[in-house]
Amino acid sequence: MISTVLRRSVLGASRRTQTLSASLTSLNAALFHHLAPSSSAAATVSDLKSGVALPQTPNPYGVKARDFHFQSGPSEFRASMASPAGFAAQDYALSYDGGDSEESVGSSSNGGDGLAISELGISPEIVKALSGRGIDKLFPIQKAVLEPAMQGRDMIGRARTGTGKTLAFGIPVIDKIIKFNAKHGRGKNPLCLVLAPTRELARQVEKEFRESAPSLDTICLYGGTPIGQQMRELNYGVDVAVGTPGRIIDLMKRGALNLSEVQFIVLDEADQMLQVGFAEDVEVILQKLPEKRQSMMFSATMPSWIRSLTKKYLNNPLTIDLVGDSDQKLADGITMYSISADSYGKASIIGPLVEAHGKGGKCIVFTQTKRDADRLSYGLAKTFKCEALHGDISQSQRERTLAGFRDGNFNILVATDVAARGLDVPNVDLVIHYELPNNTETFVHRTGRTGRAGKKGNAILIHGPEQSRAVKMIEREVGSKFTELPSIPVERGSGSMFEGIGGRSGGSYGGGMRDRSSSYGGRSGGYGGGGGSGRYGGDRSEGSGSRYSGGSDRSSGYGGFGSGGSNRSSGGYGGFGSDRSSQSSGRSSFGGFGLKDPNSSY
Ligand SMILES: Nc1ncnc2c1ncn2[C@@H]1O[C@H](COP(=O)(O)OP(=O)(O)OP(=O)(O)O)[C@@H](O)[C@H]1O
Repeated sequence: MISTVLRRSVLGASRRTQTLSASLTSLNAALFHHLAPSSSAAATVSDLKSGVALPQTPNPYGVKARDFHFQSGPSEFRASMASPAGFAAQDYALSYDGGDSEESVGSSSNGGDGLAISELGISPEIVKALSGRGIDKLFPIQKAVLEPAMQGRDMIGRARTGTGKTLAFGIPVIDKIIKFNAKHGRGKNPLCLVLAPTRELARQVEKEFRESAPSLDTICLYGGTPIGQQMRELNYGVDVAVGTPGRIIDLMKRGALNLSEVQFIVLDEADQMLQVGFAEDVEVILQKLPEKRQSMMFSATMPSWIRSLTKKYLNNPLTIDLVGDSDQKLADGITMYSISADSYGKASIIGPLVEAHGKGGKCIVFTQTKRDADRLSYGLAKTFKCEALHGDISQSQRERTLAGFRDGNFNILVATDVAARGLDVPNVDLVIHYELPNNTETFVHRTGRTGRAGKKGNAILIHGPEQSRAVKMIEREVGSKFTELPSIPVERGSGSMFEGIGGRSGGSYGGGMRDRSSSYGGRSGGYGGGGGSGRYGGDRSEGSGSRYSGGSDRSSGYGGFGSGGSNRSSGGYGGFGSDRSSQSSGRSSFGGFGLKDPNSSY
């Protein structure tokens, strides 16, 4: 066994040297040719930090696909320990000259047309799979990440919503794994681990990997589903594991998930990990990984936890920030509207807004609480095809709901912030913020469910008549202006589509839609659901820092996500996707701006 590994290592090392040279030549010729069309490919190659002039070769990837495993099976495992020489993360590694950690790639890289993926020298399998999905050119973040990722650099990436961050890390990782497997055979333990803060995001990332590299075995590990099946699948062997930290730790504890061969770790939406209470779990997992690995982290913000994580677990990371100091935080193509409505009337204006601005396409309405999501969707369902999505809905139903929304079986999704981050549903034309979100980050992520992959979209923010200061603050912080829509008259005292939905009487819009915190005053417990036990004001410096003042925030700066302490079971993030197996502390709480019911936020 040892001699096999050694033999493979020696052979692999010499073959790798040839392939490495050729691969880099091709990749960099393509990249540099694109970035600096006037310079010759030979000159650009010698510009590389390696200082090594590499020979020019046409597409070097005559990788033989016959060794790939299409069917999992224990008998075909590669040696259980990847030998040091067989390290996929290094297959392309130039001897980088050790640029300091301040090194960064900024928004200047964010221009121009995409690179043709077929010219990059990546595995034909990936080119074909992507092309089948209409993906033929790299988006800017993908272009910026590709070369350093191929070189094995650790990195921190940031780009606007819907701009293709998943494939930015996905393409280099799967390309390296395909080539590694071609040389070393298939293995049982995952070579790549991707951590995501919610189940839905984990599923989406796993799907993106699967669809981009059909020959790889991928698995999605998350709670709310039977663990036995995941254990069996792991036992067959996987190349890429994507999951939420809680379930991953659970599987590690049961001895079903072995991370000793992980060569690539990716933290997607890293800052949200902190917000949903995964900070400790993430660190536990990072500590279990082999030291020799490539780590990539994508994070919209850099709270101090992320900075310390970076210091502790990333090696000389390159920062690729395509947002930077740019004022404009939303993707191009998103038009923002605002509309004033009082708390009695706002439920009734959703229908007219959808009809006027939804273009008959898909629409997501974001509410702060699960209760509001239920009530609003119940009311809207009388007129529209509509469903709710939040953390109190069973995992299987959530999956059916999302699939139905994707497939167009219904076109209005009423969701809590669980759908705010990362979810990629094509052709969402309209996002409606049923009330002001907790902070600007959340506004940006919610809004970013539309206008994805270069498409156009509309976002409408419903605000109270007294919230104009908060609206201005959002404008300032996202760098775009709202166009104020004329208010839609709502007849008080008449019956409405929400009548009878809610438990509270009074108010012409059905009691249930009444919003006692009409000045977003953050009176917790307003909608029941176990409110009031959240941790208020904890560690506010960790949050996005943005909080809209004004209004009557009676909850004294409480953390919008603050379902801290021991009451997580009553709501908060607990339900949706945050299948934590252990309690964690140090969670961020956004200050601010009044959730009515902190324990119902997801
Ligand atoms: N190069 C490309 N060409 C065309 N479409 C692409 C390309 N890259 C990604 N996409 C598509 O763009 C959409 C958005 O990508 P993705 O979900 O990775 O964005 P994101 O930056 O992670 O967004 P968010 O910040 O909201 O999580 C997806 O549907 C994806 O398939």
